[in-house]
Amino acid sequence: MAKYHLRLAHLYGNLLNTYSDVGNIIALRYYAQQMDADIAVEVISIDDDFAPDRFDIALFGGGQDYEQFVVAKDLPQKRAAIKKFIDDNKPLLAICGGYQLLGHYYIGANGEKIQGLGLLDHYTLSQDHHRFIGNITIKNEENGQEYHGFENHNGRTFLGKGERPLGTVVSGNGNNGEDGTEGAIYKEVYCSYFHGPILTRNGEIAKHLLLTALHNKYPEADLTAAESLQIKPTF
Ligand SMILES: NC(=O)CC[C@H](N)C(=O)O
Repeated sequence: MAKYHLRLAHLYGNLLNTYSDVGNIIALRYYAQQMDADIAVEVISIDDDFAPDRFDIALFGGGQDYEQFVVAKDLPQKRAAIKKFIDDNKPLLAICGGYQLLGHYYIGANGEKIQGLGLLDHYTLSQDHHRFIGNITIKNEENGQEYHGFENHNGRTFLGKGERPLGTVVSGNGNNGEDGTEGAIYKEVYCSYFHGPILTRNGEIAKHLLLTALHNKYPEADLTAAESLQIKPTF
């Protein structure tokens, strides 16, 4: 029986689940077990209530333009709850399509504007008959860590106020193929275009998300052991 218990909200997990992003939950559970923690998962989807105080961590995965269009129609009713979750500094991992929908809008491949939550200040434009597809490596300038992944997106994302990149592109395209940035960090929201899924290849990010959730939920706990967990390179 684990000592710590975390609850994860898988936002639109039945719709935004392309390219094995659900594998991020497998990775989180793998590292959580080494921190004497377990994770209960609930899919929060169309017309479901999202109670932000009920959850310790959230995943907002990637998807095709069509599914993003469907999800976008449901987002307004969840905006206040997702905003509270973010304002409470709870860890949220947003991948590709989910990343795009946290921003102001995403112009889809067909030129249609898909409204986002506007909770992060980025916006996403499309490419004309082109996608960024391939392996990608970035370097986080704050901790010096390198992250490895696979990108597959039409969108070109441009960061805004209060956002800093997850990393600078070493190889690959990143947010937009122009400014050398990839992903975004805002409070404890970690966004990336990395599929793969990101956390199986970049355990340090999983460790950070889990430690943030554990410190939030168990502020008095001695988490020294969890903080000293050594992450083996897995790429
Ligand atoms: N992999 C994804 O989630 C893709 C997001 C979006 N449909 C795009 O093409 O940019």
